[in-house]
Amino acid sequence: MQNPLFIALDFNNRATRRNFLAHFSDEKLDVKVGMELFYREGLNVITELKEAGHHLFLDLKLHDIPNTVGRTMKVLAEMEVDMVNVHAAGGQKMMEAALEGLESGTRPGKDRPKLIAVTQLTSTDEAMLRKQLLIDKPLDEVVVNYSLQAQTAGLDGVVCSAHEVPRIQKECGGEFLTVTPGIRRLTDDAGDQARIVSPARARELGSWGIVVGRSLTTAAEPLDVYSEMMNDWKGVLSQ
Ligand SMILES: O=C(O)c1cc(=O)[nH]c(=O)n1[C@@H]1O[C@H](COP(=O)(O)O)[C@@H](O)[C@H]1O
Repeated sequence: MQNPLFIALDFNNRATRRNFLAHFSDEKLDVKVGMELFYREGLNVITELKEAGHHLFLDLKLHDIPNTVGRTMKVLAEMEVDMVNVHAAGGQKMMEAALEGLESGTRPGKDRPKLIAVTQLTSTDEAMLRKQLLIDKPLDEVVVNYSLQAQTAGLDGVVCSAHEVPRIQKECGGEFLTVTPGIRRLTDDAGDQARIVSPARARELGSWGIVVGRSLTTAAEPLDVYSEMMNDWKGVLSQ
């Protein structure tokens, strides 16, 4: 995967998910399966998407005691997806256990799925951080702190908003992966996202990969919007 634009397949049933993907014909995509679709379809959706040749980010955001997360990661590794994630708020020991579990479940000769940690959700803003989570530090400082902990635990990168990418790269280096949801075209509704940018702005800020959900999943012509956002992400000038 190189600078992926992950399509968040946030659907609640197989038929809708298949109808959506039919717009893309045989194109090999970078797709994200989150809780909604995985809890509905289970292993079947993983098998089907892999057989179709898509790269797969299984976004289950594990957050539990280290033993539970480690054991669960072993199971996820056996699904042979490309990327999985945890919540950094679970702590460094939990992240280390996640990595160990993932390594122990990776079959010989296969690549270990990349492991990234969610720092602060892109739906969180600084007011929520202060008032609800009782964290007084600036949001980008909190995100950088989580990123450093994830890096120390041996993870491949983090999920954050594109706004925080320059600071994370400064502290963790350019090789550390930054996957950034909260992506919108200028004309799109932000919905529940608090920290949003356009694909082009995410590129300028240095995001390694972006995640796009509703801009595509609710579009009448998903392929057209995908092409537009992909061009924006890759920096292709519009005619
Ligand atoms: O881990 C994620 O993918 C994630 C982390 C985060 O901080 N914010 C976030 O929006 N996401 C996911 O990214 C997708 C964003 O969807 P849209 O807001 O519809 O583009 C959803 O599937 C979210 O679950």
